[in-house]
Amino acid sequence: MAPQVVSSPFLKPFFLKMPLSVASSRRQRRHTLPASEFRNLTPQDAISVFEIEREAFISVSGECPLTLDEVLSFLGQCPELSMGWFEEGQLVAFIIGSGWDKEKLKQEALTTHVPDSPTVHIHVLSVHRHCRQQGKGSILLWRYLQYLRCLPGLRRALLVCEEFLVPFYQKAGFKEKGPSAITVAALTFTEMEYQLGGLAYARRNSGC
Ligand SMILES: CC(=O)SCCNC(=O)CCNC(=O)[C@H](O)C(C)(C)COP(=O)(O)OP(=O)(O)OC[C@H]1O[C@@H](n2cnc3c(N)ncnc32)[C@H](O)[C@@H]1OP(=O)(O)O
Repeated sequence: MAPQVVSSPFLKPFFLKMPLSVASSRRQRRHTLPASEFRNLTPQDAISVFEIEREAFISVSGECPLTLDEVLSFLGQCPELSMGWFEEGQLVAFIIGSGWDKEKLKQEALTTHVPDSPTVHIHVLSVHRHCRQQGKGSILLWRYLQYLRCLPGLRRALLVCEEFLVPFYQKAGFKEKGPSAITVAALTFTEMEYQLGGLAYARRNSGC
């Protein structure tokens, strides 16, 4: 997959290419929503985000990574660190991140955005239940990490996940940093780190 050319600091919507035959028949229809679109989220997307998140987490662990108020807060403070995947205008998967300035994530990172920091804390990646196990989570994560490479000043991404998801993030290029200091109710987590690069010449040649 070729890296997507995006401009910083905000992500302009971009669309997946479709076969010409499909594209031309779609062009004839008026008022058609894009088949597939990736863009930064806004506070207006918070309800759709929270619906997916609630289904994904509450039924499984009883806890959501972010409350609706926290979703609204992060999408208000740092929309450029989020990404949504929309199909026909419907949100099917999303990532919400915020800035962090310490070596490891701490409990306060769950509710904090530190502006102009070199680290992105990925709070949550979630895929709509009807769309899981189709590669969407991996594709969105890959696009998000490529996009982060183009944002100036960012050096790495951190997240915490439960043990069973460590292989999923390792496949995406994350390295295990060990047990996290963060706990939520009885849940414990592993901290994962992804180096975004940072060499100026690499950025110049990456299509950013
Ligand atoms: C920082 C965080 O947000 S951690 C929490 C992550 N989010 C969630 O747990 C919410 C509910 N789950 C989801 O939204 C999705 O299942 C995600 C984000 C975990 C994965 O996205 P998907 O689109 O389903 O995954 P995708 O199809 O790209 O990749 C499949 C791989 O994911 C891994 N995977 C996905 N779900 C699970 C799971 N519940 N347990 C173990 N592995 C899993 C497997 O390695 C699988 O590989 P396989 O097909 O070889 O078995």
